[in-house]
Amino acid sequence: MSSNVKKALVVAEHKEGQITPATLECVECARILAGSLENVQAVVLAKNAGAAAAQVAEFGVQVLGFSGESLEHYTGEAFRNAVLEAAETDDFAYIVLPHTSLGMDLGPALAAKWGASFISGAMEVKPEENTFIRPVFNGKFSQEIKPMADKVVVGALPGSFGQVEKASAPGEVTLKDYDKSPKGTLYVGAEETEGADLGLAQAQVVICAGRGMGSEENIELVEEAAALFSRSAVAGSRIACDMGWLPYKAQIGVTGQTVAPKFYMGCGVSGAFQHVVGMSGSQFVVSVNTDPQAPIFSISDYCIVEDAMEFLPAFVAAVKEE
Ligand SMILES: Cc1cc2nc3c(=O)[nH]c(=O)nc-3n(C[C@H](O)[C@H](O)[C@H](O)COP(=O)(O)OP(=O)(O)OC[C@H]3O[C@@H](n4cnc5c(N)ncnc54)[C@H](O)[C@@H]3O)c2cc1C
Repeated sequence: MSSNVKKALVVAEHKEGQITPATLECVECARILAGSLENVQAVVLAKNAGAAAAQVAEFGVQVLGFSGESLEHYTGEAFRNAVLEAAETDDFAYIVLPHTSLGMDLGPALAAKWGASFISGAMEVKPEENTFIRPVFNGKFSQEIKPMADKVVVGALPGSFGQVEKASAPGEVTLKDYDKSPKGTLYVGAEETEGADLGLAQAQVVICAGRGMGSEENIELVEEAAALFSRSAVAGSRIACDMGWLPYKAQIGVTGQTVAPKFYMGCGVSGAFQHVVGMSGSQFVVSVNTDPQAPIFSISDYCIVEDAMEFLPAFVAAVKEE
C-alpha cells in the first residue's frame, strides 16, 4: 500500500438497532477522502455491537464493534474514549462522523484528544487539495477550509454525500468486549418528549411553520392547510419549536426529524441548511416567504413571495372550492 494513502475511520450511528442513513453517507464521505473503501473502516459502539456491525459491513467496509455496558447509551466521555481506542488500531488520518446531535457533541471532543482539526458540517471534501467545504450563514455562502493539523475529524452534513451502495461481499467484522467505564459521566436516563405522534415520517403532505408565522395563534392557519389533505402532518422549524408553537417532535432538520413527503410546504421558513437536510428528500416543495432572497427558494419548485398569513387562508379557501 502506498505511503500517501490516508485511511479513514467512520463512527457509525445507529438507532433502535438500525444503522442510520447518515452513517452510510459518512462511509461515502470516507471513501472519497481515503480514495477507496479498502482504506475505510467503521467502528460500532453498543451494548451488543454485533448486529449493527454486520449491517455496516454489508457496505463493504471492515468493521470493529465494541460491546459494553458503558456503550449502551451515548455519553460523550465513553464514546470518545472508545473511538480513540479504535483509532489506535491503524494509521488513520480521518475520523468521519455524522453532523447530527451525536457528531456535534462527539466531534470536537475527539479532535481535541486526537490532536486533529475538526471540520463540522462538511458538505463536500476535496482530499487532493486538502480542502473541506461547508455552508455558512444559513447556506447563503459556502466556506472552504484547509485544516492545519495532519489529522482531521470530519462532521459529514446529512444529505450532502449520498449513501454508499451495498457491496457484493461484506467487509470483515471484528467484535471486542469493551469493559471501560467513564469516570466523570453517569447516564441517568432519557425520556421521550410528550405529545402525540405526529406521523411525520409517514406523512405524504407536510406543512411546515417557521418563525415567519409570527405567533402561536397563527399555527392554526398551518393546521387548517394540513387538514385539507389525508396522510398530512404539521411540522416546524427549530425556531418554531423553540418558541413553543409546536412540540419538538414536529421539528424537521439535522437535530429533528427527516421527512420525504410527496408535498412539503414551508410557511415563513428561511431554509437554513440545518432545516433543509431534514426535508430535501421531499418530492415537491412549495415555499411561502416575504423575502424573495430566502435560501429556501433555491430548493423550491414553487416560490411564493407573500405574507403567509395572507396566503394560507386564500390557499385553504381555494383548495376547498376545488
Ligand atoms: C447546531 C444547530 C442545529 C440546528 N438544527 C436545526 C434543525 O434541526 N431544524 C431547523 O429547522 N433548524 C435548526 N437549526 C436552526 C437553523 O440554523 C435556523 O436558525 C432555523 O432553521 C431557522 O428557522 P426559521 O426558518 O423558522 O426562522 P428564520 O431563519 O428566522 O426565518 C424566518 C423566515 O420567515 C420569513 N418571513 C417573515 N415574515 C413572514 C411572513 N409574514 N410570511 C412569510 N414569510 C415570512 C422571513 O423572510 C424568513 O425567511 C439548528 C441550528 C444549529 C446551530
